[in-house]
Amino acid sequence: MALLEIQNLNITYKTDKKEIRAVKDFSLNIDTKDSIGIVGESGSGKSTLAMGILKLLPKGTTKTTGKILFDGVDLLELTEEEFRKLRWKDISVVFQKSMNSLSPVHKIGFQMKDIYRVHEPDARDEEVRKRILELFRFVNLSDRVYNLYPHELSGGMMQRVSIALSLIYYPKLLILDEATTALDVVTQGQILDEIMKLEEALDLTRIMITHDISVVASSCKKVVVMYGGCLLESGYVYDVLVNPKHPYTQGLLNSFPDFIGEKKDLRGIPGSIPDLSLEYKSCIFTNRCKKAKSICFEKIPKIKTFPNEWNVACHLLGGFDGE
Ligand SMILES: Nc1ncnc2c1ncn2[C@@H]1O[C@H](COP(=O)(O)OP(=O)(O)OP(=O)(O)O)[C@@H](O)[C@H]1O
Ligand code: NI
Repeated sequence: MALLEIQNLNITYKTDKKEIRAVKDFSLNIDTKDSIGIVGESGSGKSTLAMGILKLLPKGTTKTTGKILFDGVDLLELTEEEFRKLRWKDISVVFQKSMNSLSPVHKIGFQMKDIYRVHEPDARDEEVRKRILELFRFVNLSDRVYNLYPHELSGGMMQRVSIALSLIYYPKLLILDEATTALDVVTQGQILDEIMKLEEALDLTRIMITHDISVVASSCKKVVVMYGGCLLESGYVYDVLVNPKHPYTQGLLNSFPDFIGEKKDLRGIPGSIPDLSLEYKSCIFTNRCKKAKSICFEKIPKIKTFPNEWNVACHLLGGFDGE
């Protein structure tokens, strides 16, 4: 059984004037120990998807339909109270600015102990300290950090603390939303290596949201390409990023000059992402797709599955997509 099964997920933001369909009919299975990179341009719905899984979307102004099964339990059916038992313990998250939620006036170790006691109120001081120092070692932080204040840390150290904190209960699923984006390339590379080692040690499953395809290529097993709230292509990194089938993935890879090695068009894909307040009855990528045919303007493509768990939503692949 998959650890996480997302089925026909739709997430809509309701604003005064319009409805923004940020995630559309999104389905994905994630197995235990998978590491999945979710890529796509800004505004493609990556963070909304993550917030949906974490039940962190504003209740009154969003509408979510579909299923998000975690270990077989539909997260969308859980009450706040029930979900709180899973958050941190089973599912945790690191954002780009996770450290901002720490208090500036308390030392790191003190705050981490407090957080640990939310779910483990009876844990002994020495035991908690031991756990925190073990986590520091995992993310390559020295014991000294325990007694530092947040403002005494560099950006890389802060993100390491955030990651250590997210792992404090050894969760099953870790979601990183642009968690290493703001770091320099060397620090980012080190942290990615540390995360990959941790996955081996702790049997972690990871969802990694990023703009940067090279991050996915170097640290993930699988990749999901999102565009305008839709999944356009997913599969193993060595398939999708080497021989992309979807014209959008092809365009996205072409805008990363270093990725495949050849000299590439640096301009990316002409045009801009779709207006998500409109309802689309066509392929969401049609107006930017160089290969679009008339069928692409007329129908939403179904996901076609190719060998090796390779999914692509494109009318032009695998023959006519008729019913
Ligand atoms: N609170 C909100 N209210 C209304 N619309 C929102 C809200 N948050 C996000 N959106 C819209 O939902 C769409 C998807 O945004 P989202 O942040 O999920 O994309 P993203 O892929 O994470 O982008 P980025 O790479 O810039 O982080 C965008 O059109 C965005 O403007
Ligand atoms: Ni985002």
